[in-house]
Amino acid sequence: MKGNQPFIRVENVSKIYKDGDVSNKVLDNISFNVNERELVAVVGDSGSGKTTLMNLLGGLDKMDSGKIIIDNQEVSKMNPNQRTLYRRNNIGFIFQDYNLIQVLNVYENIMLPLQLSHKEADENKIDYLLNNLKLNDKKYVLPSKLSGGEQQRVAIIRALINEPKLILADEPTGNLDSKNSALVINLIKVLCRKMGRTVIIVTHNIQIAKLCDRVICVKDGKIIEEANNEKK
Ligand SMILES: Nc1ncnc2c1ncn2[C@@H]1O[C@H](COP(=O)(O)OP(=O)(O)OP(=O)(O)O)[C@@H](O)[C@H]1O
Repeated sequence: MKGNQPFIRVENVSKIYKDGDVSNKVLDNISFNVNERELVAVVGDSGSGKTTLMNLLGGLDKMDSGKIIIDNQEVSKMNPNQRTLYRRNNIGFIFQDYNLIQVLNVYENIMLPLQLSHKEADENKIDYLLNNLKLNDKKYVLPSKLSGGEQQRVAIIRALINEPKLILADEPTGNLDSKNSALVINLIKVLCRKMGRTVIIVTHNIQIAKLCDRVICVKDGKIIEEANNEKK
């Protein structure tokens, strides 16, 4: 929390996709808050609007009405250039299909966010994270030579390296088996707790949702339920 303000405030947000005369209200007047350092799961059926919500939080897309305020910055007011800068400096993304650059090795992939924001690399920190995520012998290997679990662990380091305050993970375990899924989620959880990050994870997997502090359930573009899990 900043003073008594929640870290994220989503207020009456709506998003409509238009295709000719047909309009599809994908998010319908959604409101919720997230506190600093909270780990929140967003669950819901396919097509319920989860990715759309993540794209708005990450400044990848623009809403039709409502407000999103993150760490006292009103994302909903920003123009595309401001949103790009905001994204680079404040958000770490983790995607289902890892989104690693195939022609760059592990180290070069991890360096990308730092290069984009013109920051120096902390080699000790990179090695610490590679060791922690059991990737120390993969530092100069190309993504095509890594397993899915290893690629996702590289993507986690890439998301964290810039020290973003907010991590947005969209189905981060969608392509992994249950053993690797639990490993990846626990790593996100432990690292983010240690580094004091706020995390929002979209998942279909109820076991993963149970590992988070709170679950927000979306149906047909509305929040139908919010539940707190026991702190673990
Ligand atoms: N760029 C777009 N243009 C038009 N319609 C879109 C666009 N992106 C998403 N939609 C529609 O918005 C709705 C919500 O999509 P969204 O991807 O947010 O759902 P989701 O809950 O993340 O689904 P899933 O779990 O399958 O990934 C769907 O009906 C989808 O077809």
